[in-house]
Amino acid sequence: MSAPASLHASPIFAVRETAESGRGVYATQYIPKGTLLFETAEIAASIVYREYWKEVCAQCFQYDRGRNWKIRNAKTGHAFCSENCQVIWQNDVVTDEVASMAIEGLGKPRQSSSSDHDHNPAYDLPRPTIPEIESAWAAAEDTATRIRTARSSAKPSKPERRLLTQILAIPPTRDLILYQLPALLTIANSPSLWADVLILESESAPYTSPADLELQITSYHHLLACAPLPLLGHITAENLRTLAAKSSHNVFNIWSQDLDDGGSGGSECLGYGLWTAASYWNHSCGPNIWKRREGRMWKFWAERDVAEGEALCISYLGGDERDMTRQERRDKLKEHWKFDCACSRCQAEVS
Ligand SMILES: C[S@@+](CC[C@H](N)C(=O)[O-])C[C@H]1O[C@@H](n2cnc3c(N)ncnc32)[C@H](O)[C@@H]1O
Repeated sequence: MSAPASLHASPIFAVRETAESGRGVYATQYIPKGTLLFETAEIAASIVYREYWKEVCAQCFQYDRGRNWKIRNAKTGHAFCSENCQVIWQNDVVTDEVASMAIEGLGKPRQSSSSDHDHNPAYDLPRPTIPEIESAWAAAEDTATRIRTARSSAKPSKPERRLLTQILAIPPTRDLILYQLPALLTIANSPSLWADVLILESESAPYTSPADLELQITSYHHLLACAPLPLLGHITAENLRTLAAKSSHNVFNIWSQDLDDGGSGGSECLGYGLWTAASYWNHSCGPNIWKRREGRMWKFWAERDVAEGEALCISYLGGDERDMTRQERRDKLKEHWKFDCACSRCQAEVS
């Protein structure tokens, strides 16, 4: 059964198919409370929201109560908490070069605009259906083909240059593009990590509103128009749609204080990331696994003694499940993750 190799390697748990929750993680032996079960730092794509770049280390995501980090990458503007983090980040020269080129292509942030992820009334409309999604992406392909032709020609014609100018004049959603860019680099440079993305659970209708779908298509055209040429072949509707479908239920938010760690009050969401091997823990309203992010690393511990054969589950509600009624928990899980919770606590409470 498919799951990343690092998960299959564990002697104390195994990933198995469940009756009601897709794949899940199960204890293959008794696990004492406090055992560190798993850790992973492998990220297929991540974004620190642009507004936090000065305050969040681009490498380890460290955040110090809003203080600006002094060490900067002159080309991209990313900030680092230490020279060591800067060196690790910049060692991947391709990433550095490509990121700076694409960021230059994106232009300066719009001064007047609020954050890309601020509330926008257009986002309150109903989620696009699968036929609407198919037809929007099919309609986007004609423009995409024309952009590809313009980018590939050694001497673009006047209409081709005009097309590129028009596309780049549409304000892009910088945070979305800056999430898609590392995913494209994963596709280009780490095929095995992208293979792990492909086996994650998918959401067939991942766009939260018609405006969200439109922004994804704008980003597709924008990336085609400004990304470095070696990446062009990877910028396909299929890859961007896969990224959206896989990210929908699998990303972890990057909080200023980790919620499982008692920091729920006043914690800010600084961005999010797709840690592929961390995406196999199902939710339980009575979790037995406790998680915390340490830098780029997600770590998972046993919160109590666990018997052999028990399902190993985290809480998607970040500790809030303790104060919520069964109905409140189920409503929140349905609203945010679109599933009917099948956990043992919900089943026990109904009976
Ligand atoms: C991060 S994935 C967890 C791994 C997933 N089960 C798989 O097969 O890849 C989250 C998804 O797992 C399923 N899931 C997790 N916890 C669940 C639960 N308590 N009840 C029902 N489905 C659950 C939902 O479909 C949810 O969108």
